[in-house]
Amino acid sequence: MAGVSLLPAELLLAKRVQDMVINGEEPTSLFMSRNDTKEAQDIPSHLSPIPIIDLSSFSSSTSTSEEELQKLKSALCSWGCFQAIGHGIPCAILDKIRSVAKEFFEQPMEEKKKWSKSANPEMEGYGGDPAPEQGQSLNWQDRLFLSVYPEDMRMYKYWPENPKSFREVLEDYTIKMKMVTENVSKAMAQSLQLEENCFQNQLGERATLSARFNYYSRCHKPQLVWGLRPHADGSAFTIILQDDVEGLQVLKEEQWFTVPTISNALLIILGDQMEIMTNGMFKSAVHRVVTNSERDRISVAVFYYPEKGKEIGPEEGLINEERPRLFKNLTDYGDVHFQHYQRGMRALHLAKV
Ligand SMILES: O=C(O)CCC(=O)C(=O)O
Ligand SMILES: [Fe+2]
Repeated sequence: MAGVSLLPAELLLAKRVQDMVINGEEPTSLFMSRNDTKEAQDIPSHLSPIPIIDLSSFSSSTSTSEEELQKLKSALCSWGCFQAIGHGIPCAILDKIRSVAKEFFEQPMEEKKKWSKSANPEMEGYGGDPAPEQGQSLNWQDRLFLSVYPEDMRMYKYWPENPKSFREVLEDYTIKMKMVTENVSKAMAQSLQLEENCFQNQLGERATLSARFNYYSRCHKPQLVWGLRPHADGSAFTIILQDDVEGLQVLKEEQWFTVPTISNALLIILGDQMEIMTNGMFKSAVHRVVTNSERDRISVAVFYYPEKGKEIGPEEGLINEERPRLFKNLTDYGDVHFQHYQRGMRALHLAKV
């Protein structure tokens, strides 16, 4: 946006959106970039046909029906996302992670600040998005970002000690998320008639998981302010747990579909690296979060990335005469993805041959 100047990073990091709301402050121009006039219409959640897929039908003990595999493939080719049910995670565990997230953000600022990220552009810890580049607006959001897997990559200095059960609950949730990444990666491979471990092999034994707890405070100017600006993730895929407040929207054929909140579902959303590995068969879904003036919203996003330094590229089985290779092999795509996100751009074109 022309004419918008940025505050120094320290000032931005010192000021949390949640505090602004509590103090009755209005969003400043730094937060305002939403302008829907030229844009496609939003589709409300009750009219959003985002596919719902029962992952229990892909468990290794039963033979998966062709129909289920087709349904998964079609969801990922056309939407780049689906709502996963039957994922094997007890509701109590989903409720626990939502509840420690809520308790964490509802604490006084002095407590939360103990876990603040130290310096821009450091990612881990409590704070806002790293200050974006000149001209990019800020998200109406606070977050807590933590590496959770492999275990030796955890930086416990950023893991809250309050609420008391936070660490234990996140450790349990990580184990469950690891299981979901394995099951989903296998099912995706099968749906494309590939060897079931192919994506996991590409991502490496030390493929990483990081958890981002997002807190979107209510906002008096929802028509002007993004909870999270439109973007595609740089991950292979991301697993999103929502609470009961809507806000997440997915782009398909120039329409923004609101993702329904289903209490026991996990939204699996593909990132650019899965589009690359499937040679463009599966789509990385562009998504955004809108704000509302009534209620605060919390989500927990777990990002599944390749191991640092591991080369990934299109599966050989998906390259042929009709579908020539669309993408190069590359390493650490997440870094270039992030630099582009900071400038309000996508990076996927850089991966094209
Ligand atoms: O809050 C959400 O539902 C989505 C979060 C998201 O897209 C992200 O953290 O990348
Ligand atoms: Fe995202």
